[in-house]
This record gives sequence, C-alpha cells and structure tokens, in this order.
Amino acid sequence: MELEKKKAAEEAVKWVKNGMVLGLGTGSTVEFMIQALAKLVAKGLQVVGVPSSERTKELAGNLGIPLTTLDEAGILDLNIDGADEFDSNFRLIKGGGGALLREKIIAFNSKVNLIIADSTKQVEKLGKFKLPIEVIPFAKKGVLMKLEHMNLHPVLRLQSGKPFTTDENNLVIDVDIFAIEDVEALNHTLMEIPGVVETGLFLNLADVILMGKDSKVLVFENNSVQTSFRVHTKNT
Ligand SMILES: O=C(CO)[C@H](O)[C@H](O)COP(=O)(O)O
Repeated sequence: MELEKKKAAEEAVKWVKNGMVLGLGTGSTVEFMIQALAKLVAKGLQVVGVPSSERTKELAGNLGIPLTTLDEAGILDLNIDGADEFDSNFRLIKGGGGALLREKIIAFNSKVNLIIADSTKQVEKLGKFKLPIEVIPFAKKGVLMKLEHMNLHPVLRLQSGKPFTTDENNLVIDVDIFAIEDVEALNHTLMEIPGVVETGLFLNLADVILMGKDSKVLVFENNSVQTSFRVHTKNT
C-alpha cells in the first residue's frame, strides 16, 4: 500500500502550479505528497501552504515549504488531502489521524479538493472504517449516551491510555455507521447534537480522487454531485 500512496502523492503534485496557495492535508499519504512538493519547492516552485494539523505544519516547515494561515490565505487554490474511505459518490470518511475539523475547514475553503489514496480506501459502502466525530470535552458524556442510544457503538478514542485530544483540544469519538444507509441524514442528525463540533463525513467536497492501484494511478473526477466516476488510467 505504501507504493500506491506514493504513486498517488507524486501524481498529485503535478496539479500544483506556480503561485498557488495550497491546503496541506494530514496523514501518511499526504506525507509522501509533502516530500514530493518540497523537492519542487527546492527547485524553485513558488507556493504557500496552509497546514491542516500541527503534524503537517512541522513536516512541511522542516522541509522548507513556505506556510501561512487560513486567515491570511483566504480561499485556497488547491487542497490535497488523504482519506480513510471513499465511495463511488465521492463521499469520504476522514479523521483517522484526528485532524478532521481543520481538514474540513480547509476543504470547504478550497476551490479544488484533490484526494489521494491507496486502493484499500475505495469501498462500495462507507463504514468499515469507524467514523470519527470531534466533540467538545464538556459534552463528552452526553454525546456518548446519545450515540449509544442511536446504536452507533461509540468508542472514545484513546492515545497511550488517555483520551486523544485534537489540535483544537477536543475529543474524538469513533462510531460504527456500517448499518446506516442514509449518511447525509446521519450527518445532519450528528451535527445537531450539542457538543459535536464536526464529523469525519466529507460529503460534496471531493472534486478529484487520485487512487494508487499497483504501479498505476486511477483518476476519478467528480463532474457533478452524486454522479458515478469517470475513470482514466495513467501509467506513472
Ligand atoms: O483524515 C485523515 C487524517 O485526519 C487522513 O487523511 C486519513 O486518516 C488517511 O490517512 P493515511 O493517508 O495515513 O491513510
């Protein structure tokens, strides 16, 4: 899978043009992209990036990619991010790395959202991967009870035995949505629970998905909302 991630990441930087303001996602696939981007920057490409996490900020900064904030940047030209799952309607589950809130804010503020993924991320039905939900600590107990009541089998995410905290100092609760048919309605319901800040369901946001498949990269373009894929195969 590492090769597929790297292939997709290397294809993604071909979308970057001189002068662009870029959203920089989070995760191992994005890290391959940041390494490829840093090489182009070292050769003279002029871009500025808005990192979606402290982890990405550190890596991109260390590799010499000029960075700014979303406040400074405004609307971004191109956002490149990974995904934990995607389906044929370009709906994503994200947040495996816990950066879903900033990632979704960046995606919403970007002209084009390019998703890079290995082939294990393509699913017929969303939900084998648990859906992350970012929650304000004060609301933890009530949100857990509500999610339990909704039969979503919530689990508070832990790290080294302690509650995992996001870059925005919130908690993450992972839920099982595999039995859910209408994820749009689910997302709406989840967002109405007081204390829920954001969910890892990225709906109507992905424009293009570059999926590494063996030594190739498949390009899925979302020309209109909720249409099936147009697929081109590129040998890279
Ligand atoms: O949403 C994310 C982080 O919050 C990542 O994009 C997602 O977890 C995929 O990660 P990876 O590229 O390591 O498989």
